[in-house]
Amino acid sequence: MSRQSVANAKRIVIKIGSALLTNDGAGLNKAGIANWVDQIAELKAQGKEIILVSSGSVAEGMTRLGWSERPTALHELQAAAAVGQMGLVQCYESNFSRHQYVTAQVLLTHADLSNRTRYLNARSAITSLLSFGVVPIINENDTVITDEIRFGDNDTLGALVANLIEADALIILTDQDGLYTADPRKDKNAKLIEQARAEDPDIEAVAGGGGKLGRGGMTTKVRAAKLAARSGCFTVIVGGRIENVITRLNKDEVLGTLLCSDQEPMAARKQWLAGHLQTRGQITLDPGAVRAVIEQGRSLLSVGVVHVDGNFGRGEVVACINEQGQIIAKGLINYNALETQKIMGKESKEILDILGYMDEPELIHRDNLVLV
Ligand SMILES: Nc1ncnc2c1ncn2[C@@H]1O[C@H](COP(=O)(O)OP(=O)(O)O)[C@@H](O)[C@H]1O
Ligand SMILES: N[C@@H](CCC(=O)OP(=O)(O)O)C(=O)O
Repeated sequence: MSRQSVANAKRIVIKIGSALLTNDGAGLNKAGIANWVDQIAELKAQGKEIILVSSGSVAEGMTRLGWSERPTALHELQAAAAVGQMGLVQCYESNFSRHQYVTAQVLLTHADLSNRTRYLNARSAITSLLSFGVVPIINENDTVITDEIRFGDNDTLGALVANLIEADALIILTDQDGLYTADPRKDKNAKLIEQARAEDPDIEAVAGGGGKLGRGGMTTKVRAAKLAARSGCFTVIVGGRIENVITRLNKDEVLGTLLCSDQEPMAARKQWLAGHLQTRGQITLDPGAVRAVIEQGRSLLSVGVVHVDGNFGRGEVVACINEQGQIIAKGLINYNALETQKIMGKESKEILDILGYMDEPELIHRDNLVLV
């Protein structure tokens, strides 16, 4: 198995955990943030797209509010997160502006990624930010969530963001140098695992829980690698305190633990789409559109649709059938049933005039289309 290459990765999600960000509980690790930002700026200068998933809001909020113990009551955690998020983004913003990079704050909840419409909205918002050269800084929207619906740890959030925008690599920076054969806090003989398959059940068995500041420990990091692999993204779990860790990884130096994904990016993503979704309606394609989708792997455009059935919303899954009634594909549609009816048979350039707005020129983007 060859080491998957950070040097070749174009779109990278970097997750920075609480254990690193909070100076062992004494406020934000501002020197650390400045240093990681300097390294990220080097990658940006090479044309890479970087998305940061950063923890630290609750810990920073606790410092700002003068609390020494992490609260357990939900409303106190929510308050701490709201206060601390300000400090967190301020710190990233001022550091990235030293390099003339603009940042954006993106707060996500579980519902944003499980509901198809919100999923597509989050996806287009984040990819637009990337196209403008902006660095999105993502955290869970702790202020509006309850225990039952939270990600809780940011490892899971990082992996779902990697799936969402089809990142090539997920780098998880933490307080240990990588995944060890046992928790190094408890076992001095633990050895660093350099490489494994993300799906390997043995690595889940060695991963333990987290320290007092972090949430999920290695358990959620290993699970995150498995989730990321669904869309063909590989993961590196690595020590954020290792000197120049990000730029060295970017030169493909062997650091931390690499958890490889076995699958081709698009194959994995389509597999995920195919496995997870139920159709909410169907659209009939003319023979030209059927050929474009099946033989040329193209996106589906409104001009090739002749009939619409069902009452689906934007971002829901529809079946694409040919004029003989056979299902040929399914995918996430960018317009709801009513809108699709209005724009079917029309060219993409007419969508704006017909609907008064245009979200995407494609009815179903080829990345969101699986052949059946
Ligand atoms: N097999 C393992 N290898 C390395 N660290 C482990 C392992 N099992 C458990 N851990 C613990 O996981 C912690 C990192 O997770 P966590 O505290 O959640 O950090 P973060 O805030 O960066 O997500 C380490 O400090 C370590 O004690
Ligand atoms: N959303 C929370 C982060 C949760 C958390 O600590 O996650 P992790 O860094 O994975 O241990 C915060 O900003 O405090």
